Amino acid sequence: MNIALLGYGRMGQTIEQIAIKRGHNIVLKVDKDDTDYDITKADVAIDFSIPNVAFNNISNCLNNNIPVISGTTGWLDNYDNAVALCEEKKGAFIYASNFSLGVNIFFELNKTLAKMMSTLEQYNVSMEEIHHTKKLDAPSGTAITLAEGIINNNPHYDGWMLDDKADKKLPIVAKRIEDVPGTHTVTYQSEVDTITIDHVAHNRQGFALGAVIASEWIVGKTGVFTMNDVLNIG
Ligand SMILES: NC(=O)C1=CN([C@@H]2O[C@H](COP(=O)(O)OP(=O)(O)OC[C@H]3O[C@@H](n4cnc5c(N)ncnc54)[C@H](O)[C@@H]3O)[C@@H](O)[C@H]2O)C=CC1
Ligand SMILES: O=C(O)C1=N[C@H](C(=O)O)C[C@H](O)C1
Repeated sequence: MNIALLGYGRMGQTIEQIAIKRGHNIVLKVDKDDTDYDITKADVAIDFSIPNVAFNNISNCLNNNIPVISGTTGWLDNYDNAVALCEEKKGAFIYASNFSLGVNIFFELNKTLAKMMSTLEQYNVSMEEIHHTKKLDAPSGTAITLAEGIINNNPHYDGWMLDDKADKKLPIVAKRIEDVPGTHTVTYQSEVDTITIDHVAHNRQGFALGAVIASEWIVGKTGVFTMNDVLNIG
């Protein structure tokens, strides 16, 4: 498969290594100063760039009929526009806040736990995410997906709040510590005990492998998909 990398930073470079190991060709590497490139030489594009350019990168792929995978976080104000464009162009598109197989299992575990805890009013839920100091957005996309998994399954919460507390809002604390690839912890606390579930990424290989698997899966398909479709879970 011929792959275009849109964003050649930490994730773009890790994806390149894994894609080559799986027998693919990287035919295009696009980074911040590359404006004039031909996306049509790729079978699929993988966008891991920065929040304010992701939608533009995705639109360019959809306008040229190239299936596109995006892992960039912090651009979701435009997610519905990407879906509409994909439908209009009969293209193929997947966004995931986290492509790692382990985190996608963790997302399902989080929803199941949220359902189980929803009748136990003595527990308060909170979340912590820890990432490296170069991260541009907070809270992380993964933390937002986890929060949505709780809010949609527990009527005591109707939203989330970063570094603050308010009635019915799930509090999220975002910490930035050098070199941490990504740690997410969900905590249920009562006066008598604490339940926690967490996911700790040891490096970026898991995110990259999931993105390559998603790009292998999407070629030849039409529609807007999620990692649950790719992994057949949920
Ligand atoms: N969904 C997932 O599984 C994961 C998502 N991420 C997200 O992916 C994004 C990238 O993460 P990293 O690679 O760690 O960041 P990074 O900062 O190392 O790489 C981003 C790259 O995008 C480049 N860029 C800037 N403007 C561009 C443009 N117009 N077109 C193409 N590239 C451009 C930057 O120069 C940089 O090299 C972030 O939003 C991060 O939150 C990161 C890891 C996993
Ligand atoms: O910026 C990162 O590094 C990561 N970003 C994603 C997020 O915002 O959830 C996924 C992963 O946690 C690493």
